[in-house]
Parts: sequence; C-alpha cells; structure tokens
Amino acid sequence: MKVAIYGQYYQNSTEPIINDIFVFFNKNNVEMIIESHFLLMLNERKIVENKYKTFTSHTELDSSFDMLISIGGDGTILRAATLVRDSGIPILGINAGRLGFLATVQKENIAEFMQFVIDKKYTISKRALLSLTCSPPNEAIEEINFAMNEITVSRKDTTSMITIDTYLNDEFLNSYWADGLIISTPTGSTGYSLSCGGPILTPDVKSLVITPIAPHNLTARPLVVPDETEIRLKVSGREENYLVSLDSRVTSIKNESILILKKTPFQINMVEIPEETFLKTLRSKLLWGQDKRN
Ligand SMILES: NC(=O)c1ccc[n+]([C@@H]2O[C@H](COP(=O)([O-])OP(=O)(O)OC[C@H]3O[C@@H](n4cnc5c(N)ncnc54)[C@H](O)[C@@H]3O)[C@@H](O)[C@H]2O)c1
Ligand SMILES: Nc1ncnc2c1ncn2[C@@H]1O[C@H](COP(=O)(O)OP(=O)(O)OP(=O)(O)O)[C@@H](O)[C@H]1O
Repeated sequence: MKVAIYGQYYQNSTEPIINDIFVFFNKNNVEMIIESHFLLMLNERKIVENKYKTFTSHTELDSSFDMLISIGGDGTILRAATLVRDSGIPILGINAGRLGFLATVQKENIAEFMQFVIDKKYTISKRALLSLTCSPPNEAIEEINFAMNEITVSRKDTTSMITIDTYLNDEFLNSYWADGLIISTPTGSTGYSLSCGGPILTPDVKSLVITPIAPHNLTARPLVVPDETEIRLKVSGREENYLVSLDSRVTSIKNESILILKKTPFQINMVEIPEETFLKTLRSKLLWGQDKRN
C-alpha cells in the first residue's frame, strides 16, 4: 500500500499525530510519500527522519497511490483537493483543526481508524465539484479551476452592494442586490452557504444551492437546483471590480464579465470510515441531541 501525506501547518499537536501515523504505517509496511514543504517542517523539528520520498505537485500523484492523508482542518482538505485534482486518489482527513466537517478522523483514534484503511473497510463518498468559465478569460482561475465547497461572488473595496444577474440554463432567474452570491455544492452546503441561511444537503444529493449573502431584496431566499444546471452570472456595481472565490482561492474580476458555472466531469473521492459517517459528523458538529429537554 502507498499513501501520500499532506499538511499545511506545524503545531505542537502535530508531533503525536505524525508519530501515531508513522508508527502504525511503518509496522504495516505502508509506503509513505510526504509533501515536500510539510516534510521540511517535520525535519526542522526533528520529528521525522530524512529518509522519506517526497512529492511537490499534483503531477507526481498518480494512480499508484492508494490514498492521500490530510492532516489539519477543513482548509487543509480543500488544499489537498487541489493536489489530487482529477486523479481519483481518495482523501482521508485527520482532524487537527477546530470544526473538522470534512476532516472526520479524530486525532485521538488514529491507530483504530488506520486499521480500517489497511483492511480496506471504508467507503468512498463522491463529492461533486463546480468549475468556472470567465469571459473575458481570467488566468488566476484557469490553473486550478474547481471548487469543492462553493464559488462565491462578492463586493470588493466598497460597502456598496453589487447586483448579480443570474440565469439558469439561459432562463433569467433574478437580479440579486446583495453583498454577494454563493453557489454551493452539497459538500459546501455546511460551509459559507449554511452561515447565510442555506439548507444542508447530504453529500450524495445531485443538486447545487444558490444562496444570496445579505440580500437587500428581502424576499430573496436560498434556492436548490439540479447539479446539471448551467448557471450564468453577470455582476455590476459602483466599483469596477468584484471578487470571485473558489473555496479558499480569491481573484478579482471586472464588472460585466460573464461567469458560467458548471459541474466538473470529475469528482473528489472522500474516504468515509464506518464510524465517522456524514450523519454522525453532522450530529456532533451541530450539537444535535444535546438539548436535554428531548
Ligand atoms: N461566514 C462563513 O461561514 C464563511 C465565510 C467565508 C468562508 N467560509 C468557508 O470557508 C471555506 C474556506 O476555508 P478556509 O480554511 O480558507 O477559511 P477559514 O480558515 O476562515 O475557515 C472557515 C471555516 O469554514 C469551515 N468549513 C470549510 N469547509 C466546510 C464545509 N464543507 N462544511 C462545514 N464547514 C466548513 C472550516 O472548518 C472553518 O471553520 C470556504 O470554502 C467557505 O465555505 C465560511
Ligand atoms: N498539521 C497540523 N498539525 C497540528 N495542527 C494543525 C495542523 N494543521 C492544522 N492544524 C490546526 O487546525 C487549524 C485549522 O486548520 P485548517 O486551516 O486546515 O482548517 P480550517 O479551515 O480553519 O478548519 P477547522 O475549523 O476545521 O479547523 C490550524 O490553525 C491549526 O490549529
């Protein structure tokens, strides 16, 4: 078995996590290839010997890898997805962060959960992604053109709201007058969209959510549409530019550009361990069942 290991940060809590993973995988003859910046951080603190092979970019992650293990929070998983891209390599997230909606394996139970990995007792949860075409083209988007959570347009350099003309499959939907608009995948429905009043979708639902950010038309509400829908946006406002973000990556776009959002032809495979299902994560992160009155 061959796994890629990825993390963005080093903190004191990293050492025991790394220790648990490395002891377990070495004992079970699992080959580990470590992302080069992460290995450098670990080497500097003398946590890991220098004998491990490294990878530096997505081009080195091929089908010979069985899995990528992401050590961090949800932000680290979003970055891990940009390494894996369309290779199909499943991602398993070990939660060293705070919320850990996507990074589901808790750091306290690493050996137990890694045994599921070795025994192949896990399922794959396929996550639909969104991609963006911008006219005129925008280079910043083209390098990594997909979002696992959401694509957001939002106002820039101003408190003045923007107007977002929105079309679904060429049919006019609405002109949102708002701080911005979020187009979320089912995965992203528990992220930014949820904070703006959007519904939660389970990851296997074949839909997208269109959620306005603080709309001034008070009747504007989150809308769920089929994920085959082509969504076209045109933004206008007092400033010349506005922001577009794909998950954590942000760029500036000129007003009146045409944005077309579509589901990508590939998906990201997330590893789901039997005891750490989406519903269990939902219950625990949203504190469902904690109200002692029922
Ligand atoms: N007001 C908000 O809720 C808000 C604002 C901006 C961005 N975000 C989210 O943050 C993501 C970018 O992450 P970052 O690390 O760069 O920013 P960050 O460091 O500000 O983290 C944002 C928070 O969103 C959580 N999060 C991310 N994806 C999630 C998901 N699918 N389900 C539930 N929670 C999720 C993370 O756990 C973290 O607590 C965006 O894709 C967006 O979904 C949320
Ligand atoms: N490799 C790591 N080792 C130890 N702690 C980490 C590591 N990576 C991340 N963390 C901790 O998790 C925090 C958040 O990480 P990250 O940016 O990946 O997630 P996030 O998007 O903020 O999500 P979350 O709210 O789930 O933590 C970091 O500030 C840090 O405290």
